Amino acid sequence: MGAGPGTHAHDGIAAGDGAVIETRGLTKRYRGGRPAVDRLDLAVPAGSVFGFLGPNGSGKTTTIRMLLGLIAPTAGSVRLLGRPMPGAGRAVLPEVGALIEGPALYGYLSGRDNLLRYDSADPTADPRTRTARVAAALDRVGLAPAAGKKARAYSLGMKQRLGLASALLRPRRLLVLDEPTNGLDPQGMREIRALVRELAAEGTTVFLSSHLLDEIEQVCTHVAVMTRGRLITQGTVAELAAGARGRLAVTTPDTGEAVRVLAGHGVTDVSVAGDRVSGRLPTGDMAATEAGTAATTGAADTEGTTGTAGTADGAGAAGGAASVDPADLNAALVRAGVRVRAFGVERVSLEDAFVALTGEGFDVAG
Ligand SMILES: Nc1ncnc2c1ncn2[C@@H]1O[C@H](COP(=O)(O)OP(=O)(O)OP(=O)(O)O)[C@@H](O)[C@H]1O
Repeated sequence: MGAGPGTHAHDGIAAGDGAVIETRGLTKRYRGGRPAVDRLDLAVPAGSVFGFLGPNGSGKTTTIRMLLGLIAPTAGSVRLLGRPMPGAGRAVLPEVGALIEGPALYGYLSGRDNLLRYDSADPTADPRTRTARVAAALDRVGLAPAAGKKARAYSLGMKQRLGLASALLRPRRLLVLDEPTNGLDPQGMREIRALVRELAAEGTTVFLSSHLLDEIEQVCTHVAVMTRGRLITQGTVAELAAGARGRLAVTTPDTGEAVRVLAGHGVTDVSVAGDRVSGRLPTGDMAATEAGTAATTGAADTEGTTGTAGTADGAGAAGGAASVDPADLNAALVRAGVRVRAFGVERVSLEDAFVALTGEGFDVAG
């Protein structure tokens, strides 16, 4: 969608089938309270840029800590790169780069020395290539010119990039990034997002948490949506948007008749502005209400304004209103003598999809 990486196959989420991260019934209950993470079934396909979306406090960080074996689940299981965690941590974690809750940095050391020190603490890292790998990682995140500066003089964005560099000291199969753009200015956000796209294009699976819908829309191929510890849905970004109702726009000199025909075919919220009639397409309810079933929808084209609406098979499986093929609406308009100058279905934003899914607003500005 939009600037999202379109080169990735829209592979659905088949649990266990090439999943780089897989959780079953993953639950964390801190002392006393309701579960911070509640029976989470997550399946992150290899090669995806997987957005883990949810408002603050929805359980994202807690989940990530369990994925990496940093805290023990109350119940359920985690497989990382196909191996059980935390048991296989020693074998698996060297292939996983992680950035959680801001990197731990030594302010009195330079950026370069921080990375040298970090790498030295890794018994599986090759000391002979250390200097070169550190230089490459600094270069990668654009910190080479500031490599000799003390870390305490770094801006927040530079610290964040240094943290990313530490995750990039060796090739990784998986990167786990907890709110990687949190606290950054727009330029810093753009840089991190560009880097994520670049890494993904090289074949690294990226799992990143965010409370920013537009961020997920810009960089992710897949998304899982969390609220209050529960997973609401997961699937490709396109599928999620396709499950929400699209808006239809018809340009015609015969607006009155067009309104009548469209309303008669189930289009709701019809409005007229000049020679443009728009309204909400009737589609099935959201594709999925339970984890994992979003992937049952077929490929859906929601790009641009002229594509057909995502009338994917199974989209109406959850019940609710029947979906309508926009082609039939166009035919009905023409049959009724409405002269159609332009006819299109606007793409649905992830925000629309989220609101449709949860019935809640979402603080897109963070
Ligand atoms: N160590 C802890 N002890 C007790 N409760 C905790 C602890 N860590 C998190 N929680 C609670 O668990 C819930 C989920 O928090 P978590 O940090 O996982 O959410 P999040 O989605 O990552 O949000 P944020 O972006 O604000 O970190 C919250 O209600 C939080 O208060």
